[in-house]
Amino acid sequence: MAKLNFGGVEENVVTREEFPLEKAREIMKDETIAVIGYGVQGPGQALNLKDNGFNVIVGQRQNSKTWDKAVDDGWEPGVTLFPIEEAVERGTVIQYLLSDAAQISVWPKIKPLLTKGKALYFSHGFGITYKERTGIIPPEDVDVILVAPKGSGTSLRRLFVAGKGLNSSYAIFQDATGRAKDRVIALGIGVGSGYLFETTFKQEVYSDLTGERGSLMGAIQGLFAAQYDCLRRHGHSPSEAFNETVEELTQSLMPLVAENGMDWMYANCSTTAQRGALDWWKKFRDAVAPVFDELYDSVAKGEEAQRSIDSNSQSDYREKLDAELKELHDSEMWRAGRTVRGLRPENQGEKVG
Ligand SMILES: NC(=O)c1ccc[n+]([C@@H]2O[C@H](COP(=O)([O-])OP(=O)(O)OC[C@H]3O[C@@H](n4cnc5c(N)ncnc54)[C@H](O)[C@@H]3O)[C@@H](O)[C@H]2O)c1
Ligand SMILES: CC(C)(O)[C@@H](O)C(=O)O
Ligand SMILES: [Mg+2]
Ligand SMILES: [Mg+2]
Repeated sequence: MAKLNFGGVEENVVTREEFPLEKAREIMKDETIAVIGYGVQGPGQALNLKDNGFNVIVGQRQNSKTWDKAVDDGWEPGVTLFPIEEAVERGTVIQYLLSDAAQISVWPKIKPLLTKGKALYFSHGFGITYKERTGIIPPEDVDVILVAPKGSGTSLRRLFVAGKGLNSSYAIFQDATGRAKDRVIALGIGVGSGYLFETTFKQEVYSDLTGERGSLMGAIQGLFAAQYDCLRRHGHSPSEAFNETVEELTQSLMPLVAENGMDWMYANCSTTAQRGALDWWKKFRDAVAPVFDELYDSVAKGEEAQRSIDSNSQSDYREKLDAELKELHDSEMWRAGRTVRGLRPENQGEKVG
């Protein structure tokens, strides 16, 4: 465990140099890792673990699209791919990667199969933190651990294949065997994390729910929509509005921020842009700060979790979700975006519109 200084605050982190893959494999050599669920995180984690030399099986509902996807990815029915309960019985580590709502409904079938000494692994603090709402209360004689990749399962796999890594947080809720720490770090390295930082189940779910509703997804779409609409109301063309709102950000400026930070990006734009951005960023911060407080409060009270549980348990959940996603898909901004993306030199010749 290394102590690193993050902007003046010391934190514990685990790096690959300090905890190499060989050590992780040695710790897990007698374990069978059962990855339950093959949606978005399931494939990323299962394939990375397998390619890293761990003993992995997949548990998935039969007669489902994702069972077929698992077969297409090389998991063999009866050998490395099983119905959920059979995989839980066979596994010594149970990576519970069903959707958060499905984790609740399937839990009564899983719990009796979690025999002494097994490890129950989550990639989200949701089920445990909101246990009064989810009913997920693990037996006392199993380890309960978390590795939460900070990004999509799709990126986890893509970065792994490209020889890179996605950062993950890790936490221990229950150490029944005395091996929880070794297990969680070995698994965190095994799923392809770039480095691991320490958290708790509660801090993970509070920050994750805030982040995805906030600057990662909800707030950024709100910000894009507000600026795009403002430019359009003032007579700017869709291509001008889209380029000035989204395309320049994702193609030009954010890669610079990713490499060197916002400070460096600011320092490398025109003095005119610097003056304006320095004048305006605090106004935007102050305008949205109350919304973030409202959001965090809603997360902390469990209201966001309850809303997710309630909406996911409706029988027409999928149709309603698809309709809301379609509204985004059909909006002028994202239709304009499809044309703009199609015009990127590397995409020329592909169907656009
Ligand atoms: N999606 C991500 O990239 C991401 C990132 C970090 C953490 N997480 C966390 O990882 C976990 C898995 O998320 P996900 O997005 O991969 O899940 P998902 O929504 O893709 O669903 C995963 C699986 O659940 C199965 N499933 C759904 N309903 C079921 C039911 N009633 N019975 C049995 N199986 C059912 C589906 O077949 C699918 O294989 C969650 O805790 C999530 O918060 C996800
Ligand atoms: C990929 C995200 C947004 O980070 C994850 O938290 C999720 O819930 O899908
Ligand atoms: Mg999330
Ligand atoms: Mg997240």
